[in-house]
Amino acid sequence: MDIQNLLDDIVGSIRPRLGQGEVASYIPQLGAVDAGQFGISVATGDGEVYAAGDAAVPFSIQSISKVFALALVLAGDGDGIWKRVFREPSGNPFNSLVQLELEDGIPRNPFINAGALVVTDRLLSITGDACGAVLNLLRQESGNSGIGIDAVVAESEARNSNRNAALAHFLASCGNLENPVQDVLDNYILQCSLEMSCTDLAVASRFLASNGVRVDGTALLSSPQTKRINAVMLTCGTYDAAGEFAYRVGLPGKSGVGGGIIAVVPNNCTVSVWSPGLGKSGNSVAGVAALDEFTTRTGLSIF
Ligand SMILES: NC(=O)CC[C@H](N)C(=O)O
Repeated sequence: MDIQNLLDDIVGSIRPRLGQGEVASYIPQLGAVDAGQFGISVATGDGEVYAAGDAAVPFSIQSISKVFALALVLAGDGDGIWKRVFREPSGNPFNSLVQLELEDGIPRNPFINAGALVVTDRLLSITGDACGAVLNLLRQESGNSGIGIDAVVAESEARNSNRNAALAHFLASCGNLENPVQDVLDNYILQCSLEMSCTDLAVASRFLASNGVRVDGTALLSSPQTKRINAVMLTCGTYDAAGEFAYRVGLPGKSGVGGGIIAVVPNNCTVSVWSPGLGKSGNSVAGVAALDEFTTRTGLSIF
């Protein structure tokens, strides 16, 4: 099947869904994004890139950054992080507080906010600049040195961070942070505020479809580590809708409240979609539908 024709087709068939769902509105900058936008990009392991719709428009990657932070922590010090974070689906919203207390300050997985705060804390200990490390990885892997932080989003996130601050303080009270709460929060907020396009994201994620091998041919992750990140993306990457995502798309995926999703076809390609309208679990409605159509029509799923 011709991938470019397929992506152009998906842009057409997804049109009636644009505007469905709710654009994230916990900060005004996300709430103001035009809900009628949709982009899709595919980056293959052998270096081809296909794009359609608004694939070149930069957007706030939000929780998609959690995948790259985890990759860097696994690359930096192996399996130690799993003593501090579980790897089970939470079945709860991404910013839930209740489970964390019931489970003594060990977050359910690295892709809900509590778990991501622990991962960012570890990355801060390893690198001294967690957000900078994520940014460097994204720039190097995408080849786009223009990727950066949306300062207005970051400032607004910081002013509306009471819930994440509560999670971080609770983690600290359980002895599950190594750095001061404010330093961890600052880095977490900055990594959520990174801005890039579908095409940049698909290309930057390619190591997840290439057994951990980076664009320069060196290994960021071993093949088993890459398998494990993809497995956790499948079971936890779309929060309390991970079962529905697996059912419809059949691929490891990670979403963000900016409306982006990355999905991985192991040993083949990455697919990145973006459309700002979110379903109730915080995943892009049109994005999930587009990935469903992509895997259903190509047969490119892990099942
Ligand atoms: N799911 C998300 O994308 C959440 C990211 C958001 N900045 C938060 O921390 O609440």
